[in-house]
Amino acid sequence: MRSLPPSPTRPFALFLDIDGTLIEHQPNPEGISVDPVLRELLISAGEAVDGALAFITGRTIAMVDRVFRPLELPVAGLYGLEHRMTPGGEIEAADEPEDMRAVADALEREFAENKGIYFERKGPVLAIHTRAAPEALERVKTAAEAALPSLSDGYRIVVGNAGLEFLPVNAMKSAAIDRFMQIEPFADRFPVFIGDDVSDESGFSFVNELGGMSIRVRPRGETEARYVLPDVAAVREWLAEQVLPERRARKAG
Ligand SMILES: O=P(O)(O)OC[C@H]1O[C@H](O[C@H]2O[C@H](CO)[C@@H](O)[C@H](O)[C@H]2O)[C@H](O)[C@@H](O)[C@@H]1O
Repeated sequence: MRSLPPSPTRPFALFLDIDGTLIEHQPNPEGISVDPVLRELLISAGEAVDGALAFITGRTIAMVDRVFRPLELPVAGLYGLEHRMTPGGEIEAADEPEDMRAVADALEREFAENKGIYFERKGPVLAIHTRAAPEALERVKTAAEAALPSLSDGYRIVVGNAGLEFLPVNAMKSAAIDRFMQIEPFADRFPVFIGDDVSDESGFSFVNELGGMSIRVRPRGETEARYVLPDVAAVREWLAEQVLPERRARKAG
């Protein structure tokens, strides 16, 4: 049994996954929204860690910006294939390669009759969501494995809690966190990474190697994370306790 995370005892850097961590899952990727409380909490968190806060997400940066508008925080999108290293800074984006486009087109055609299956085309990453059609996951997995050899070497399929993604080999949350840890204001801080899914596991291992704190939300099986939080509400509560002065004081007193 993993325990609830303690408070970091020295200046820390915050790396945050989005879906299932900061925002509850919705049947459709377009269905999420950010409430003012979360937006304010993120602003306070950024201030508390002197700007050392970044999203580490499977979403595109364009989508993250749409959802969190007007916030434009540092972010690694598409598991580190896209980056924005500074708030409001330039975005390094990634395009859809030709072979990925062909595979996505073919799979979309194959599953066109099942309206519960949602294709999210994100350039070099393809997500096929089955949250609204859980019975279809096995069939989608079989079709995805059959299509994999059509992609360039190094593509892999990562099966998550409610669907799967085709990911290039260099799409890894560990590498995305590493890139931030090379620069100010992240460098030399105690890294804290909170995530909820299989694709967050490389990030947990990396943060463990650095001696930091890895936290998995609602783990369903094995995890490298050293600590757990039960749900999104608990993540927000824990963050508030670390970054809002009045909450820290109340906890201490
Ligand atoms: O790394 P994350 O920030 O957690 O992003 C992972 C994926 O999140 C989104 O999909 C997930 O959330 C959707 C909305 O709740 C849900 O419908 C879907 O089933 C989940 O897999 C996003 O759409 C993906 O692009 C991200 O890769």
